[in-house]
Amino acid sequence: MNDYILALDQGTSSSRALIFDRRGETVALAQREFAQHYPNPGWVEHDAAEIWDTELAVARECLEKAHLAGKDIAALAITNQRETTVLWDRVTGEPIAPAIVWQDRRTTKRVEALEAEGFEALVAGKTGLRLDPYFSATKIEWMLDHVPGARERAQKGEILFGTIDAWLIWKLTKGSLHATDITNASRTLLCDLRSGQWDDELLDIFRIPAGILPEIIPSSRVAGYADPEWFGAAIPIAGVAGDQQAAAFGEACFHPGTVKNTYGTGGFLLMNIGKEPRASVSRLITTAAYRIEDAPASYALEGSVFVAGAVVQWLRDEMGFVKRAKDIEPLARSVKDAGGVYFVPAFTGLGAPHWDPDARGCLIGLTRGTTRAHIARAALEAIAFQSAEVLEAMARDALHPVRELRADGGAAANDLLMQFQADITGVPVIRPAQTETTALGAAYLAGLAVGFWQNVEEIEALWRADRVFEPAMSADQRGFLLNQWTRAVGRARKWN
Ligand SMILES: Nc1ncnc2c1ncn2[C@@H]1O[C@H](COP(=O)(O)OP(=O)(O)O)[C@@H](O)[C@H]1O
Ligand SMILES: O=P(O)(O)OC[C@H](O)CO
Repeated sequence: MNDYILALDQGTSSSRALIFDRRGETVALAQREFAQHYPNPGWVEHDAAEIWDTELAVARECLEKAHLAGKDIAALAITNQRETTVLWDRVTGEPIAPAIVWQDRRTTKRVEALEAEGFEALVAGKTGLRLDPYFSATKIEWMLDHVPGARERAQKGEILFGTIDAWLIWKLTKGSLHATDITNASRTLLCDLRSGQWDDELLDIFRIPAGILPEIIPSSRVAGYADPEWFGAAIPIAGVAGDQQAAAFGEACFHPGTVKNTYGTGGFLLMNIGKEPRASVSRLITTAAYRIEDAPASYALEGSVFVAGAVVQWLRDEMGFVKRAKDIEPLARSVKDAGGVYFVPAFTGLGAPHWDPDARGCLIGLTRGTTRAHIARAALEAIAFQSAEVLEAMARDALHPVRELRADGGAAANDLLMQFQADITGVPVIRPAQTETTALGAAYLAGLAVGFWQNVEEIEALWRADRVFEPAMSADQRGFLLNQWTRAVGRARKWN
């Protein structure tokens, strides 16, 4: 009996692999960080070959740790950092250039030109997204225009494009499958959200030849098999989803109105809005949440906060405030509040709901009495303030009342942050017992496709809360702090 699912979780800062049992419990976990490259201001690159090497290594390590072999695995799941763009040679399977990461801002000018040409409404109407350098389309275009010979080779069918899911699928199947799932496709600016297919008009606007694109597949279906060379057996690849959609699935956000926030490098709030891809009226985006086999897709409203846990990383690595990310909590707790300090960590511009690629980080309210502890506390509060702005926008969309916020990701371990999040939104924040929701969500999608789990009701029954953080701040205090935050954001905007 194959009693386990192996999930590959390819994140922005590390490659991970996890094995889950039928109760959704983690049996083994392996993780490796890989190099981040910042060759120019605002640029962020990864080496796609290193991504594949580290992902394969952690998957094998995970099997070893669990004393399992490929034949014990019922299905393989893939979940990944989204939008990050890889172009590779169809024959050699080698990347033709460094992968351009979702955080990369190099195409800001091109996006402004497209806006000036009046494409914003058309693009948003079809894709549910916004014209922003965040998404894949202008990254693909940039590579085709800047890597010598790339555009000609792409026209001749020699080059393939994929987000990280497609890249891993291609590698796992040794080039027999060039496919991406609908949740990843819906992040490219090239996919019509209603039809779930690539759109010719969008391809024309972004000057992208159709021949480089992968086939779009559901998030839950046996799409192909990992070659036996990798794990000693041909394992079905049965679940694929972008990491934020996978986390929403792992948090059992199956009903319209359920919302989760994943506090990783960035912060990503997704609200399930059901089977109709309605547009946001408050500067959020609409995205595919999941599609199981041939059933209609479910959609979500999303607000992406570009810098969340990354602000803690920055205080650790660049400022030397702490040795480990978790040390930020005792440091921040050593003062009773942020002492009037506000920290807008707009290192790579601001995402939802501001969408300002030219915003830059700003620390304001400093006095002679300001200490590292105040700044640490302001950094944690900034993660919560940014998430609160998104939640407020979701409430303004008024599709569904927000009753609770399900929290996961590395920084959700921070109790001070969780409590401040509840205080500043006035909504209970619930941390689940199983916090590996991203990998788990992908595992659920894979398990559903192979009959490991029968239906979403069975999965919903597995979800358990660890702790509920109830709002405890007065409405006056909340209003004051939110107002100060808004003023601070005003100082950070349009700086570049
Ligand atoms: N206790 C903590 N308090 C605040 N931030 C934390 C804590 N632990 C980890 N982080 C932050 O969370 C992020 C890692 O979370 P993770 O979910 O693994 O991210 P990703 O999937 O984006 O790589 C890092 O940016 C780190 O700084
Ligand atoms: O790698 P993460 O967890 O920070 O997620 C990145 C997102 O998918 C980018 O859209």
